[in-house]
Amino acid sequence: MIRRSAPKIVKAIPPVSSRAAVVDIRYISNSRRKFTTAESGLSNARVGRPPDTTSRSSNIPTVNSDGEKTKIIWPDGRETTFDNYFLFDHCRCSKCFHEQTKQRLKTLSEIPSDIHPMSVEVDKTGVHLTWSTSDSHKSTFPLEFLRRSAYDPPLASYRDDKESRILWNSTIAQSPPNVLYDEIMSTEKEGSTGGRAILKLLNKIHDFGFCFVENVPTTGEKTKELIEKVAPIRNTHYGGFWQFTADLSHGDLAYSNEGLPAHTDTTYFTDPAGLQIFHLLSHPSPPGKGGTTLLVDGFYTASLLSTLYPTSYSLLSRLAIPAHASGTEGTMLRPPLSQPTLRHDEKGQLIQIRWNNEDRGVLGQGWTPDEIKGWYQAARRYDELNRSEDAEYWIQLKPGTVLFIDNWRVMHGRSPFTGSRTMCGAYIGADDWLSRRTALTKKYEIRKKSILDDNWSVGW
Ligand SMILES: C[N+](C)(C)CCCC[C@H](N)C(=O)O
Ligand SMILES: O=C(O)CCC(=O)C(=O)O
Repeated sequence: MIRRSAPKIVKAIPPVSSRAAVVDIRYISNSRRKFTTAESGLSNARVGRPPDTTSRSSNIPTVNSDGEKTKIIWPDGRETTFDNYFLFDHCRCSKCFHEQTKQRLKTLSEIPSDIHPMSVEVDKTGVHLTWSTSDSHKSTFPLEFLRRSAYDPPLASYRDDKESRILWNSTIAQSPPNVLYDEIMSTEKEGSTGGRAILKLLNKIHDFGFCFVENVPTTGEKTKELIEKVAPIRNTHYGGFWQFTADLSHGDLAYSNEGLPAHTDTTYFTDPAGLQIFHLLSHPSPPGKGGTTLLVDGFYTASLLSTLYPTSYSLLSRLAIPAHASGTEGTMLRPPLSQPTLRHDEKGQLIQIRWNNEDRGVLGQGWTPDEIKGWYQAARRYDELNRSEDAEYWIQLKPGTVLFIDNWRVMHGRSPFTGSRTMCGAYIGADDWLSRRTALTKKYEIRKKSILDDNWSVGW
């Protein structure tokens, strides 16, 4: 059943842990200020420009180093401190960092435990340190790197475009994200924008959690070609590119004509598939009926859960759920480490949901009786939100429209069906599509001019 209501896209929610705004440091002076530590080196020598009002207006920070730490006093008055060991370990000079492979060349054992700067210079290009090593090793750290990597305290949550998502509910039906097949398949050599179109697709998938590709030739071969243009197909026990129908050729309900509630796939993998791609090749109806596709934005419903039932949100974020795939001869998938339904990154931002009731294993190993009760209450609440008219987006797929889904965020399902129905598609690994998106962004669209050059923009 397709439901329509007034167009309303829920605004992106800020990350769970919102942090200070980015420090905006403008440079007006070309002078390089030279500071030296006291001769003794290890004394608590204070190094740096004496604090004065004129220096503040120069927009170049003051730097003080001692035997263990280097403190930066930013023009806006905020202070961040780095362990000298951290700075030396992150040197990106040609002796410490391979220019082409972007890999670290120095081992930890090669860093003296009492490493500290013998002299410090600061200018608009960064902080220049001469170290206490026998070869007076020199390092330069762009100010942007120091602002972004600051940890004591952190200066900014680099919430750039890639972290702002657009949460949606059933009203997305009014304007679902889509791109055109021909745009994507046009090749670079014709000077066309194939790469840009792939980036547009990946940006839409990132922002919305799914995207349609329209006007795709209705064959498995052309569908596979499209998918491989975007990123490598991930091989699993279902194969690489798959075509399936209700023949139970695999011991899974997807290979039946049963309805499937909103779920994410491969929760039984340590690393669940990143993208799931579907292309309905055929389902003659009449006589066939049903087989309508359901999409639910799991991040949207998680944001509702967090607001309405914070205790339930934290239980689903903490209690690990076993999952398994045991229905096919010779396949007994059960990851060694179970994971919770809601997973967050180091900044506390929700980055993955794992929600699959059919594949859920035996709960409670190591849980308390209260946690068992609490988890069921939390799961029922989340389930209710996912099954709400507000959250469910039903769409009748048709041959020619390919659906790309971020399987770490958006759940999919289907209504039961009759008749002969053939669906094809594939999985793409999470790291693979995110890498592709980052590389294409770098190539086509520095979303905001960063002063970090190649060596400093990798490894975050
Ligand atoms: C997509 N394809 C039909 C190949 C497999 C479907 C697997 C469904 C499984 N219950 C899961 O959630 O991973
Ligand atoms: O057949 C469909 O429309 C979806 C099947 C499904 O949910 C899956 O393959 O995970």
